[in-house]
Amino acid sequence: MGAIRFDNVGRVYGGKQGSVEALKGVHLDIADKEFMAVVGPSGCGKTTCLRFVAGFDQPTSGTVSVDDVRVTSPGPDRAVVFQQFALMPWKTVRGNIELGLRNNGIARAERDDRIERILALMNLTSYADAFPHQLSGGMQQRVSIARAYVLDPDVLLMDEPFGALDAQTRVVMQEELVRLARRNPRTVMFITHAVEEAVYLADRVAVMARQPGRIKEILDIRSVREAERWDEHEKIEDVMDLESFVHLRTQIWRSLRQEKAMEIA
Ligand SMILES: Nc1ncnc2c1ncn2[C@@H]1O[C@H](COP(=O)(O)OP(=O)(O)OP(=O)(O)O)[C@@H](O)[C@H]1O
Repeated sequence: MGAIRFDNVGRVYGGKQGSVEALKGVHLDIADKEFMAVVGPSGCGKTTCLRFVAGFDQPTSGTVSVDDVRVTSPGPDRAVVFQQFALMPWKTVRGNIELGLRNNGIARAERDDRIERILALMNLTSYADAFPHQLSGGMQQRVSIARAYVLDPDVLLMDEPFGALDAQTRVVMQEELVRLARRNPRTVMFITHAVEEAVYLADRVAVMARQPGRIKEILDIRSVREAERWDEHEKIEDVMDLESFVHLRTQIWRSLRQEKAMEIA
């Protein structure tokens, strides 16, 4: 459950200076429980694509579907994690995590049970009664991820979730997300500007180009990760040192650099 399909998707924005073709002919299949990272230059339409899957916006041509059902509005099968943590400042960690469960009509006993489990899984149990302002950025983002995961969505949509974190916290969160995603797999669409992050986390990486926004190429990371046993390394830096990792990272960098060069030319 949770297979995403972009079928010949386009998006045109109308404006005072005429219309802008933000996306054109986007075809993308993300399999059930696959972790797909999306990278590309600023303005290539990454967020627009994610908003379609979330049901916040609609393509002007083509269709976006989840499990063969066209997406026309948000739904409990899809949860979104943004760069800005968007926690309710007047609610505790527990209260923030509980909110979505309440909105989905989950009964009290089950709510409590699910909250306890996700707090433990995300190492948040001792912070359950803290308020967001008492937490570091990394902790706040951990709460945002817990809030999304607790809903048990088929699809997790993440838009630069670690973009606002400092470099060390970001690494810790990447390692945690890998652990979570391997233990509790979901279909994930993960937007990032950080190429290493994409290679470390994803099963496949989609590289986008701009003007108009489109998918330029898709790289398979999982086959290399499995063949080279990346998951046996606990620390991200040990994976990043591997020749197979460096090779994939360089390949994506080259692809992105070509885009930049065409932009400047
Ligand atoms: N509401 C809107 N009205 C007009 N143009 C828009 C609107 N939203 C997005 N765009 C345009 O669509 C294009 C794609 O935007 P989008 O935010 O999806 O790109 P992005 O790849 O996520 O960029 P970034 O990496 O900078 O976040 C851009 O040219 C942007 O200016």
